[in-house]
Amino acid sequence: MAGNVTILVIGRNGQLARELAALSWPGGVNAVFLGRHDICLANTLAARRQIAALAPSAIINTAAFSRVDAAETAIDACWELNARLPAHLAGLADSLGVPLLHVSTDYVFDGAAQEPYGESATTNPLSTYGLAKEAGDRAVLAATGRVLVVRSAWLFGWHGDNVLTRILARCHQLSGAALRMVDDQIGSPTPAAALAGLLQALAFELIGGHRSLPRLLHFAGQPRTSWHGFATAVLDTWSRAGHFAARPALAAIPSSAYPTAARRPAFSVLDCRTATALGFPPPDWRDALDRLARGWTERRAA
Ligand SMILES: NC(=O)C1=CN([C@@H]2O[C@H](COP(=O)(O)OP(=O)(O)OC[C@H]3O[C@@H](n4cnc5c(N)ncnc54)[C@H](OP(=O)(O)O)[C@@H]3O)[C@@H](O)[C@H]2O)C=CC1
Ligand SMILES: Cc1cn([C@H]2C[C@H](O)[C@@H](COP(=O)(O)OP(=O)(O)O[C@H]3O[C@@H](C)C(=O)[C@@H](O)[C@H]3O)O2)c(=O)[nH]c1=O
Repeated sequence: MAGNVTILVIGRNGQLARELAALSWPGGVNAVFLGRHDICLANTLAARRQIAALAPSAIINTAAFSRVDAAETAIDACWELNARLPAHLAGLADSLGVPLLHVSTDYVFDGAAQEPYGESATTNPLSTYGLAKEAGDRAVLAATGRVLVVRSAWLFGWHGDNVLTRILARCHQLSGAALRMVDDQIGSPTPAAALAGLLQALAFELIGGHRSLPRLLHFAGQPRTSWHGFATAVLDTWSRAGHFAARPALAAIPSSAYPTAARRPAFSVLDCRTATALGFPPPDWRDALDRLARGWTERRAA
């Protein structure tokens, strides 16, 4: 990348923001991360001045209210972060003449489909989180500037509270009982590091402007599986890596046996053919699990 370039990432300590920070950034590229204590996004005027002063060449928005069940009661906070903030950022990026990359979710779909959801599939969220994210997507896509909404799913990795860390935490609380995981929700687990790599590559492409990109892109891991299928792979991989003295037992249960505040789609596999055609094929999440298992104890202790 020629010259000095600043890529502004909204978010600092979140799962995806930390994966973006861990990437290797080419010389001349300055990645700046602004978390909730670094910028007051609700103060639109001050936020605009602060962002303009950084003169970014692209903005990547990773900020979100991502606690799906908590969103059912924290409705205002969820809408503020997932719907109003992206709308505001899209307007701001447009006024600065820079591209905005925004991240969205498979939970914008209702799960009634039999085939993977492509970018043109109809959305119909079942939860407050999904509804607010869908509104955010629509606002960003309606903006006049250069925007790219990347929908992904079931992120996991080193950092924060994610589906992998939740499963491992549960394993330590079982005291001999089986880990119960629903097997009637099917989706696309995605290594957060792979999504971070994609966002970096897309940011460079948008800045370079050498080829036209879609405004909405699906990117998720493969193969499809259930939460129970994912947990099985986690336990297998962690056992092989020697992390368990005894492999915890695992039981498949229906969603009805695991009541949650938010409804989740029964099927939310994303069709990633557009991303593949652009040179970004879906990562195999089983390979990522292997890599994570090998370095887990050292990295999590660090
Ligand atoms: N997790 C998943 O499985 C999936 C996530 N996504 C989407 O990916 C994106 C990143 O998710 P992920 O990294 O997992 O989410 P996290 O919950 O790990 O991170 C959320 C980010 O939002 C920021 N944030 C939270 N509250 C505020 C606030 N009040 N003001 C400003 N910033 C705030 C946090 O800031 P700070 O850095 O200060 O903590 C943090 O960086 C989101 O858009 C999410 O919807 C899509 C599919 C799956
Ligand atoms: C922790 C746990 C969950 N479950 C069930 C509950 C639920 O139906 C399903 C998923 O649970 P979780 O709450 O861990 O995952 P959830 O927060 O729904 O994950 C989602 O997060 C948001 C941010 C996204 O955008 C989605 O792509 C997706 O990754 O698994 C079990 O059956 N057993 C368990 O031990």
